[in-house]
Amino acid sequence: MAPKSKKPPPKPQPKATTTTPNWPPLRPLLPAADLTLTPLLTDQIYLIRNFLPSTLCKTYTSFLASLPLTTTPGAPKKDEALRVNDRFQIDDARFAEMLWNTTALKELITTRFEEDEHGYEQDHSYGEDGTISPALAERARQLWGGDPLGLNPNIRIYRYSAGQFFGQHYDDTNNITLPPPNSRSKATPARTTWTLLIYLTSCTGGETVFYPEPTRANRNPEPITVAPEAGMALLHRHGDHCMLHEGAEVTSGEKWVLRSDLVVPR
Ligand SMILES: O=C(O)CCC(=O)C(=O)O
Ligand SMILES: [Fe+2]
Repeated sequence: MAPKSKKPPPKPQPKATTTTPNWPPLRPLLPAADLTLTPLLTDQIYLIRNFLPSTLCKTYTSFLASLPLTTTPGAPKKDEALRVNDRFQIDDARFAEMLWNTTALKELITTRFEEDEHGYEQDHSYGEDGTISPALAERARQLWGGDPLGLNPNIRIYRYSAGQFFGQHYDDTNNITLPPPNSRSKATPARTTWTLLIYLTSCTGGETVFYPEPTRANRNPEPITVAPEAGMALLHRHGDHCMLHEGAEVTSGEKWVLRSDLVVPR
């Protein structure tokens, strides 16, 4: 019998050494009081218009264009959506923290998620001291899949030029570990429950399109289409209850997106 050929030992892989970007400050911003988290489809898709003002979006896109973006290969791995865009990915817990705390996101998600466009909350009341009522806290847990802790440090930047797109897919929940905020605290086991997309430009085409499941009552539901708008944030539920969605082909201009996820305790 021929001797088994011995595989050479694996070569040590060089460690990825992408340095964290020197993100421009998140200024100017609109105060949370001027913004609303608006349901597009209750329990599934929410929008925050003017989440980042257009001046800040311009600062960001010119900064992001200086990062080493790589074009994703056209041939996806098994179970992966066909996507063609230029991307940059970095684990940056400090930036994720900054996006959560210095913008209106934390306040909108934790206390102002059931307001209508006039700022009136719908069913629940706040406690007398301004804290949220137990009913509202319970509704928040139900909606977000737990008590929101912050954003996924896994920050992804996408640039789609004309002809580029992200094919139909579902987004998965991921188990992550949030690093300790200081040397005296511990890391927190967490999981992602909602996708956060922040559009930094408007463009032609490039809509994020959601496909509702057909039901007996409606066998052919209309897709829900979101046209990118500079500075608008979109949140959609992911994991087991994720809707099938895609990033449609950009036909002119450039679509820039910053992606992270909402994170809850695991
Ligand atoms: O770019 C888009 O509109 C969609 C992006 C997306 O689906 C994703 O990041 O998972
Ligand atoms: Fe997605």
